Amino acid sequence: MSNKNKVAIIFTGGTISMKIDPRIHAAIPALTSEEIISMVTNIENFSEIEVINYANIPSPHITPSMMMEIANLVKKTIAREDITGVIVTHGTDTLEETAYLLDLIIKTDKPIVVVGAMRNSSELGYDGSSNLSAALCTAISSRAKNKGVLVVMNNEVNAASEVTKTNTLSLDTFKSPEFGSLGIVDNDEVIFYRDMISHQFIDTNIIEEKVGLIKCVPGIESDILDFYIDSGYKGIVIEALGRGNLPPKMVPGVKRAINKNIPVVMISRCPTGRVLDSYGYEGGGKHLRELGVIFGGNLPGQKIRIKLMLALGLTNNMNEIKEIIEQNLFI
Ligand SMILES: NC(=O)C[C@H](N)C(=O)O
Repeated sequence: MSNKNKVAIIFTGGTISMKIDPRIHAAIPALTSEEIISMVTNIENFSEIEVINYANIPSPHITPSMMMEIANLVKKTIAREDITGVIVTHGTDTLEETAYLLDLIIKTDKPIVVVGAMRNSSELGYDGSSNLSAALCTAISSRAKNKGVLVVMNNEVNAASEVTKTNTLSLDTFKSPEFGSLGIVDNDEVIFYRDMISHQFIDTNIIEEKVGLIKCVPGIESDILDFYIDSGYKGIVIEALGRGNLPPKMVPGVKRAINKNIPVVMISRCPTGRVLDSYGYEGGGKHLRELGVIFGGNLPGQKIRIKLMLALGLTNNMNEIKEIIEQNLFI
């Protein structure tokens, strides 16, 4: 093989590695990495491939510390001189969390691409091979350099910091609802339509697993907050209402958490838009800001949770955590 590119593919599992088990009539991890690669026709004309088998598990089985192990593997591999880019295959259910974690803690100009599939290999129209081909075209492209971690599915290229899984079934489930995709893969070429203005780097390889997430609903009180506080959680994310407001009966729990040096980070349960201190009533954004609630911008709860877990891996100082979480959010 006389190819100047060498791409490492780190396999972790997910539907891209699954088949229907005839006994239970449901999809389970079954394909080897070699079987997956053999379905990508002409792959050898594009790049030399190095296979790294991390696991073959569904992504709901992936824990934050496993995400950190995957990040360490990517970091070590991408630093090698012979490697052009790294691809991580992953189940789509938690793909956005792993991709965002990689994006926050790995500093490199080389492409890192996370990819999965929505249809398993027993289904008509398995999308694993086309997604992996598009991921490969991205990983070897000089245009994909310095873009942070990218998620490539259904020929769309999205930034790990912006993308989220939006549909339980569609092949084009990965979307960046706030800003749209960065580009596309067309005829084996990556084309970017826009760039990112800023990219955040958190210099840690420690992740604090005990960070809770609460979705706000009318009538919710402080009991779930109390549970997290009493169970030794180190941080709490609240998916608040609208612009960033809470029912008043949550306020005592919020105060208790902050008094115990447990950071409370708020984002909105709305799919798009950032939170702000626009409302002055009890439990409104202004009141919460005065109590010390940290504002998490426009990220979905599951992603700001990753950022808070990493911030807590770095420091327990509330002001430093606030600075990390709110970096680039306010002018
Ligand atoms: N499409 C998928 O990969 C979904 C699967 N349940 C997983 O996340 O492992």
